[in-house]
Amino acid sequence: MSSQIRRLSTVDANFAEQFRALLAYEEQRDPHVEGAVADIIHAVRQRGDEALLEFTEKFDRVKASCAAELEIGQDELKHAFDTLDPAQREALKVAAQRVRAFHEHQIAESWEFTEADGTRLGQRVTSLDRAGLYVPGGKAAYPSSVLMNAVPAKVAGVKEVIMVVPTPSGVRNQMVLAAAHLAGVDRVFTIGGAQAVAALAYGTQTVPRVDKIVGPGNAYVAEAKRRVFGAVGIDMIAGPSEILVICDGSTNADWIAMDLFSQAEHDEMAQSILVSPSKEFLDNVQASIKRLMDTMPRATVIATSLKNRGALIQVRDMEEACELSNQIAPEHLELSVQDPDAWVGKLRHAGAIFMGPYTSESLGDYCAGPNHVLPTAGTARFSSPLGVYDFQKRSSIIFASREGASTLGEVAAELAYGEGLPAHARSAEYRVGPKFRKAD
Ligand SMILES: NC(=O)c1ccc[n+]([C@@H]2O[C@H](COP(=O)([O-])OP(=O)(O)OC[C@H]3O[C@@H](n4cnc5c(N)ncnc54)[C@H](O)[C@@H]3O)[C@@H](O)[C@H]2O)c1
Ligand SMILES: N[C@H](CO)Cc1c[nH]c[nH+]1
Ligand SMILES: [Zn+2]
Repeated sequence: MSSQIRRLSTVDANFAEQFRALLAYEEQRDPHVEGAVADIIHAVRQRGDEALLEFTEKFDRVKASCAAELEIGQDELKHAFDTLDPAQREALKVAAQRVRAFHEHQIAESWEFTEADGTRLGQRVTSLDRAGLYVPGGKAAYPSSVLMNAVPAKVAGVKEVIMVVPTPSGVRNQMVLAAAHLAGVDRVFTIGGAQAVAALAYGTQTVPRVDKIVGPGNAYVAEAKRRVFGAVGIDMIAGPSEILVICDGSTNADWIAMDLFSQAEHDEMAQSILVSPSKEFLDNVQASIKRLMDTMPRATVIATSLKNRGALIQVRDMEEACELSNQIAPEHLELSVQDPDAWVGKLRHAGAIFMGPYTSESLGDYCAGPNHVLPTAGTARFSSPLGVYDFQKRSSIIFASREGASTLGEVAAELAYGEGLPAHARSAEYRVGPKFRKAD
């Protein structure tokens, strides 16, 4: 199997151009993907279940006579959990408990304060009524993504949690179903891709419309979420996985090669990049990649990902490594250096930062506690990990006392007349009144 991966150096004359090409996410905004997704969404919106059944047969090779057949009942979820291999069940329980404990720190509470005249201002936090969780399932099964999606939704107190997951050729992954039971998911549908996102966004005769769709997926899923945003909330664009490793050259080269493989094995579109000031270390990692590639069951996916989107980049120093990282804004950033605390302050954009040589990114994928649904494709510049806050929303609370209405009313009226909006002004003025001022 090929172990090709591009080598770049920031001292090369054409580095800026090569770096731009490396970060061009053309495939994710591929016009073919955009066109296909637009057609799928339109069809599901127009024809509901009928289109959903057609696409599920076409893309996942699952033939069902009605959409209700695509729902997995609570009994089947429980059975999957009860009969799961005990070691796997225990691992799921440990992961769920750690993810829950971490996310409980994120719960936002309502707050309020009172001004001197008795006016009260505040923010009321409420949870979503119904959330849609996308759990990917095309090229791999993701029980861990069930937990990462569902646990924060439950911690936030979402009333109804609807999960979708594709089951290629009708194969239902036992661990995925068991994780759904463990996390308390309310309903599960075996649908995926853009058709599942459209069904959740607009509702069909069988799939209920949700208020927000969260969760990761491939380029079709990411594009579909982007398109339905507005009709429904979305968390972020969490597309094909990415890892950026910054290494000072002191970590075992095999460890770093395997860290790069770990994200490359998700998808041919995944991106793995290593940045180091040490040429010798980059050479060693390249040799490890070559030696280890053929030991990997998913070598074909890894090799394609590394060849098309991977890179080993030599930088002048650690300062420059941090600058490049900020430009990349990676989903996962491994700071594999002896003193990560000395550098972390310089890193402004990353979905998650893994500190020091012992913290493999894969710990975060499964059980460290923080969420593994993270912004990709440079969107960590403005997006955050999936969290309880994605399932909560805020309403402002304003209570004007009689005196407060008088004081604020005068200010509001002045501004409203200035804007040429007299109804606003008079609505405020009605409540000011000289009567009130005289009385006081
Ligand atoms: N960013 C994150 O937080 C995160 C977390 C976990 C996984 N991931 C990523 O999620 C992705 C999972 O991808 P996957 O493919 O395994 O599962 P997926 O569920 O995202 O996609 C499978 C679906 O894609 C659709 N599809 C595939 N080919 C299509 C085509 N030609 N036309 C129309 N639709 C098509 C099908 O409907 C299929 O059901 C990977 O890229 C992985 O890296 C990201
Ligand atoms: N690395 C993925 C997020 O990009 C999450 C995951 C799940 N299972 C393994 N990995
Ligand atoms: Zn992963």
